[in-house]
Amino acid sequence: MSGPRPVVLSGPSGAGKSTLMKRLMKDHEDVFGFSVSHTTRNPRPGEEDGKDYHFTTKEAMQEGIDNGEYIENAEFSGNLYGTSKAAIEDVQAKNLICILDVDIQGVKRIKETDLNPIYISIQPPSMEILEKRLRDRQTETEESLQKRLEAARIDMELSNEPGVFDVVIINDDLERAYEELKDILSDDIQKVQEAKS
Ligand SMILES: Nc1ncnc2c1ncn2[C@@H]1O[C@H](COP(=O)(O)OP(=O)(O)OP(=O)(O)O)[C@@H](O)[C@H]1O
Ligand SMILES: Nc1nc2c(ncn2[C@@H]2O[C@H](COP(=O)(O)O)[C@@H](O)[C@H]2O)c(=O)[nH]1
Repeated sequence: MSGPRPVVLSGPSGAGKSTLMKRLMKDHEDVFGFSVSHTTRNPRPGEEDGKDYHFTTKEAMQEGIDNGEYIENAEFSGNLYGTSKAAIEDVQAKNLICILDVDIQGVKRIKETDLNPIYISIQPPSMEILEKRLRDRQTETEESLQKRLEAARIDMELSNEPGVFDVVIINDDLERAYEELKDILSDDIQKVQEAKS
């Protein structure tokens, strides 16, 4: 795969990946492109098909997986999620830094490919704060919330293993976490901006 080095953002559901990523993309127009994943979960209010996700069915997604259309896929909280090869190629064709938002299973699978991204884990300051953020977001049923908290416990353990992530950012204060993320990517951002000027 070619173009600027991709960025994988991972970490528990509710840790703040989308919040940080959306801000990064808004502040750096024409630098980043989001790898739009496929999922079988239902859209949340405000989510757009083709922009936030490609919302699909289990059957259609399984067919794509069987046909080798995905670089990785995983089951998370009872739904399928996956990164298609096309999603990454779309971004790389524009010479943008491709950002992938995937769970820890996705991280492990991407490590088996030749994508060679920077791996960044976004972690919450504590389980209690994570639970509060997820509850306040009002996107989950009690059942899906509990599944996400269980997955979060596993994620928080695995992300501390040496060598899994290049950087772990604790998203306590949003401003500080955002500055840290920007700093980590500043050389890559500059390279893309220079190539475009
Ligand atoms: N530093 C922070 N302080 C307080 N609230 C935050 C902070 N960062 C994010 N939030 C809030 O926490 C909630 C979860 O954030 P977000 O949706 O970005 O998480 P996520 O990691 O992308 O979750 P998912 O993996 O489920 O998509 C949102 O309501 C967001 O506004
Ligand atoms: N392995 C993959 N994980 C993905 C992908 N797209 C998103 N995700 C992860 O799923 C959970 C839940 O997301 P949500 O939007 O339902 O809250 C979260 O951890 C994401 O990082 C993917 O393509 N592959």
